[in-house]
Amino acid sequence: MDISALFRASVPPSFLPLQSAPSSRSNYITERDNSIAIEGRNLNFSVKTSQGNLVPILKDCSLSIPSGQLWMLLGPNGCGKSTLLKILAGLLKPTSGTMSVKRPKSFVFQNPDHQVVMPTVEADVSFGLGKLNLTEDQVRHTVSKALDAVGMSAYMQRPVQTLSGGQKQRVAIAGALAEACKVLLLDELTTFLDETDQVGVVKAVKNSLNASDDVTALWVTHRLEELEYADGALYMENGKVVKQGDGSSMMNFIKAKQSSYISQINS
Ligand SMILES: Nc1ncnc2c1ncn2[C@@H]1O[C@H](COP(=O)(O)OP(=O)(O)OP(=O)(O)O)[C@@H](O)[C@H]1O
Repeated sequence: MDISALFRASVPPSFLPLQSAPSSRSNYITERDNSIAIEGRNLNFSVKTSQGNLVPILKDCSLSIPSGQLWMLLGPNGCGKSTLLKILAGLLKPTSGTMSVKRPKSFVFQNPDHQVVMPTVEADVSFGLGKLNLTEDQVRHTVSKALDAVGMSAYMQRPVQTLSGGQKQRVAIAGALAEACKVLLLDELTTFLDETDQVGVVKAVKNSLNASDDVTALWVTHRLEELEYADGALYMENGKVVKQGDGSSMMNFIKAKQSSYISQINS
């Protein structure tokens, strides 16, 4: 993992992943099928509590996401969405299972203040480009193209502390795009944002996928209305994906689940 990815993605201290090396059943396959950007099969993950007990979090979790699309990951609180995302990002190691995620991949956190780390927008977006031996002009061009993709090119010289939460999220996404990332893993980006910023960020992700070559995004969310922007969605329950499909069929599936839950508690 490169330094900028570490900056943008660190493992929360509450997690105590198993320290043992992945078992022989764990394989890390790269780009097996070019039309699939993210694939996981029978992923399992457990954590050790402070009392030393093993708690299974992911249980034979499988998923498959086509390249170049925006997919959403939904499910009730605590079903394992963030854990799955961190496993796909390589921040946590599955205890067993196989996975394949196109590279470079980038993880963007829900708290906008945790990922925009440099004093200005331009400096932040160019942060990860140092390793690429680009000329100043090439860096400026790459940064400007990435900011353009997220609708932030007018903010190039702005100090980051003057940006709204949604603008910071978009700068973080531009940083990932500037590094030519192929997979964006986005963890509840709209949680801390007001309604205008929420829509701005999801639209920016959608536009950036349209403007970029073959970038895929997986977006964890609780907001059903965001499904409108998705090419597809996954629904998790109790540590595994129980259904995946296109945005509108998944919207119907989740609404039906919610109605049946409401009928149950009212009966
Ligand atoms: N260190 C830990 N020890 C015990 N349980 C843990 C630990 N870390 C996470 N968990 C549990 O793992 C489960 C999945 O957590 P995760 O954050 O992946 O869920 P989530 O679907 O993203 O939840 P939310 O929608 O609330 O953000 C939760 O029940 C959580 O309490």
